[in-house]
Amino acid sequence: MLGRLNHVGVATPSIDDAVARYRDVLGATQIGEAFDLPAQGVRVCFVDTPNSQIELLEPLGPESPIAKFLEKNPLGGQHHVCFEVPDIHAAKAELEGKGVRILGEPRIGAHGTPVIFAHPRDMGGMLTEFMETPREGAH
Ligand SMILES: CC[C@@H](C(=O)O)C(=O)SCCNC(=O)CCNC(=O)[C@H](O)C(C)(C)COP(=O)(O)OP(=O)(O)OC[C@H]1O[C@@H](n2cnc3c(N)ncnc32)[C@H](O)[C@@H]1OP(=O)(O)O
Ligand SMILES: [Co+2]
Repeated sequence: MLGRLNHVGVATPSIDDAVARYRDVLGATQIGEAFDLPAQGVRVCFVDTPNSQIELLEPLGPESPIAKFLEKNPLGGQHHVCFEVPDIHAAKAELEGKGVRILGEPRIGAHGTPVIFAHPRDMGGMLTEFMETPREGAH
């Protein structure tokens, strides 16, 4: 089931400040445009690294999962990891069959393919996202 690490989600109170840090401190050169994903309650910006991506996440409102995370971690920080899977429904069924709680139904994520989240309590304390691998040429 486990595919490549697609991204590490990083919560931040300010995408603008976080982008400046990745660009000016770490020398990132491949930084996408920030965009809103209201269905997930987040504003998103991807920073490319040589082998993966950092997904910067800012809350769109007080109901956002990122807002609650920032209440506990005001500076922000690592929020989740995301692994690719070939088939999201098969991955959900397999995980649930192994006793892992999946948070809701598959939803379209930032790469335009369906994503699910596994509860951190069932994943050794790490919120874990699974996304269906984008088809060749898409995103
Ligand atoms: C951009 C779109 C998409 C993509 O395509 O990539 C995204 O990545 S969207 C990212 C934001 N969306 C989500 O996180 C959706 C899934 N998250 C949730 O359903 C909830 O945030 C949560 C994980 C169930 C937590 O719910 P919450 O209401 O905040 O409950 P608690 O604060 O009570 O937490 C319960 C329990 O879980 C621990 N926790 C919470 N967040 C994390 C985290 N990011 N990493 C690790 N652990 C986390 C929290 O500490 C509690 O633990 P206990 O104290 O042991 O009960
Ligand atoms: Co993500």
